[in-house]
Amino acid sequence: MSRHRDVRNLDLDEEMYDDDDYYDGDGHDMTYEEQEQMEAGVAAVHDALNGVPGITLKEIRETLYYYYFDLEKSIAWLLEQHSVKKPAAKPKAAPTASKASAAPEVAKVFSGPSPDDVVIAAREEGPKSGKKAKTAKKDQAIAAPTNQLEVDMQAMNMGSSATGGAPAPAPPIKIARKKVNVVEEYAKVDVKESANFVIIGHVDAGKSTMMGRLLYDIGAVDERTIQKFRKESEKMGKGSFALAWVMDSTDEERARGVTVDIATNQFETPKRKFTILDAPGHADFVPNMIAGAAQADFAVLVIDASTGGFESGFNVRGQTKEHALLVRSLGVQNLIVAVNKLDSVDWNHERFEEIEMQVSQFLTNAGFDPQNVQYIPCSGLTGENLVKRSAEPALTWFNGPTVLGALESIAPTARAIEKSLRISVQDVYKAGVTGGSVTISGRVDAGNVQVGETVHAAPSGEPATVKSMQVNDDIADWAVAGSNVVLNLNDIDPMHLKAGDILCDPLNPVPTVRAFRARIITFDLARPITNGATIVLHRGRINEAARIQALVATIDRADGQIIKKKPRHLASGQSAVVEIAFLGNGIPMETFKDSKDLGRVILRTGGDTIAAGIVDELF
Ligand SMILES: Nc1nc2c(ncn2[C@@H]2O[C@H](COP(=O)(O)OP(=O)(O)OP(=O)(O)O)[C@@H](O)[C@H]2O)c(=O)[nH]1
Repeated sequence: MSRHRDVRNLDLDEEMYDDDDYYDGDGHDMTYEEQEQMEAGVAAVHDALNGVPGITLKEIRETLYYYYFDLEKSIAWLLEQHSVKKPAAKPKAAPTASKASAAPEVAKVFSGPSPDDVVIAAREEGPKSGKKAKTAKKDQAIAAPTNQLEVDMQAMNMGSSATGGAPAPAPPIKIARKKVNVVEEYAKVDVKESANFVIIGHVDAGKSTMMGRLLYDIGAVDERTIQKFRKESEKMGKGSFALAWVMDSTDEERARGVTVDIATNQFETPKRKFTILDAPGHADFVPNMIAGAAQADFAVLVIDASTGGFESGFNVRGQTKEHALLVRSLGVQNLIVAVNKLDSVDWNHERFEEIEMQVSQFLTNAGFDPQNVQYIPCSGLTGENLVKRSAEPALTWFNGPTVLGALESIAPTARAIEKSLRISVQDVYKAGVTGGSVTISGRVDAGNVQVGETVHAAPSGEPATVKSMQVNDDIADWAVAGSNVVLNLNDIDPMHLKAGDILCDPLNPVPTVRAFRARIITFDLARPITNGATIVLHRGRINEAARIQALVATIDRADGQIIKKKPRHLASGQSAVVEIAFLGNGIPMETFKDSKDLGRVILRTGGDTIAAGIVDELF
C-alpha cells in the first residue's frame, strides 16, 4: 500500500514482511479509523527507532495493534525485544537512553488514548543465547498470524535488556491483545462517581453505630433487619450495639462489641456511589485500620463528645491522634470530623467548640489544611445531622452541612486510568465465586482491567487470566482505577496469591524489592529509633518484618535540606532519610513518584506506630 512507502527504508526482514495486509490479530480488516492510526503510528515509530536494526515493518504494525496504537508502549516494547535479541552483535541497538528519549518525542505526534492493553501469557522453554533467540524469532514469525496475535516475549527480562548484557533465561511470555479499549469505553458511558471513605477514631467513639444509622436513614438497610438486630443484641446484653451490627458482622465483633477488621458497605446517592470502610478503633487492630485507610479517598474522624470520652480518646495513648496522623500519612487530605454522642451532653455548644479548637490545632500540625476539614455536631444513635438536618431545638446554633452533605461535597481522588495496571489485593478466596480457580477482592489503584486479560501477580510473578469480574457488586466486563473489584481468576494456583499482593500489567510489572530508601516523619516515640532497629513495615494489607539499615540524615521538614548526616538516632517528630531492608524476600514496591499507593509506608514496632514515609529509591 502506497501510504507505507515512507517506512520502507527500515531494516526489514523480508521473510516476515508482508506489505499487502494490515494484520489485526484476528485475521480481520481494521476499521478506517484504525488504519489511519496505524499509518500515523508506523511513521512515528519509524522516526523514533531510526537506526535500530532488525525491526520489521510487520513487527511494528503488530506491536502498534496490540498496544492500540500507543506509541510509547510500542516503542518501549520493540526496543526491549531488539536490545535483548542481538546484544552482542549490535550493542548500540537499544541503549536505555534511546528508550527514554524516544517516547516523549513521539507522544507529541500522537495524543490518542493509551489503554493498558494486551496479554495472554503462556510458558515455554526460552532460548538461552543470542543465536537461539534469533531462531525463536523466526519461529515466532511463522506462528504469529493465528487467530490470536501472539508475540514471543522471551526477551521481556527488562533488567538484562537495559544493560545490553546476555539475555537472562527468563521464561517466555506470549501476549495477545485485549478485546476492548477500556479508556474509550469509559469515556462513552455516564458512570456515577464513586468514592471510598474510611471511618476512623478511638475505640467506642461510635463509628459503626454512626454508619449503621446512616445506612438505615438512607434506606440501604430496612426496618426489619434493624428490629432483628435490636432483639438479638438485647438477648446478648448488647442492646446499645444494634445499629453497629449493620457494620460489625462477625460473631466475635458482635459478642465483644468491638470492630476487629475493616468492614465495608456500599450506598448510593443521586450523585455518588460510596463505599464505607469501617476501621477498628482498638489499638490492637491498627494494622487493619491502615489497610482500610490505604484505600480511602477521604476520612470521617468520629470523636466521642461525651464527658471524659473525648479526653480519653485524645490523650497520647488514644487512637484519635494516631488514626488522624495515619490517614494523613497515607495521603488523605479531606477530613470530616463528626463530633458524636453530642446527645449525651445535651447538644452543648461550648463542648463542641472546645473539641473543635483542640482537634483543629492538632490536625493543622499533622498537616491538614483547615479548609479541608469540616466539623459536624451529631449523634449516630439518634441520627441527628447524619442524613437530615437536625430539628433538635438545642442544636439551632449549628447551620453547617449534614455528614452526608459533607461526604457529597468532597471530590474523590483523581485516578490515572491510562497508567499501567495496579490492583491491590485485599482478600483471596480459594474457590471462584462464579467459576475460575481463585477469587480476589481489591481496588484498582491505577490503569484498567478487563475480562479475558492476563494479569501478572506480584511478587509470585505468576500470570493469571481474568475470567469474570464484579465492580461495586455489579457484574462487569471492565473496570478502571478507583473501582473496587472482585475478580475471578483462571490459570493461577491460589498458593501464588495472597492479601497485599499486586496484580499488574505483565509488560510493566511492579518489582519486588529487598531494600529501599525513604523519607520518613517520626511519630510520638516511646524510645528513639536507632540504626539496626527491627520494625514491621505496613503498606495496605502487607505487614513485613524489616530493619532500619541506615539512618542517612535528618532533614528539614519544610525544604528537605539535610540537617545532620548519619544521626545516631531519631527522636519524636523528626524528618529523616533512612534505608530499610526487609528480613524476608521483600515486597512489590514502587517509588512514591511512580505510585502514590505503592510508594507510601508506615513503620510500627511493639504495637506502636513510630513513623510514616514515602519511598524515594528502590534497591
Ligand atoms: N449516647 C450515644 N451513644 C452512642 C452514640 N454512638 C454510639 N454510641 C454507643 O457507643 C458504644 C460504641 O459504639 P460503636 O459504634 O460500637 O463504636 P465504634 O467506634 O464502632 O467501636 P470500635 O469499632 O470497636 O472502635 C455503643 O454502646 C453505642 O451505643 C451516640 O451518638 N450517642
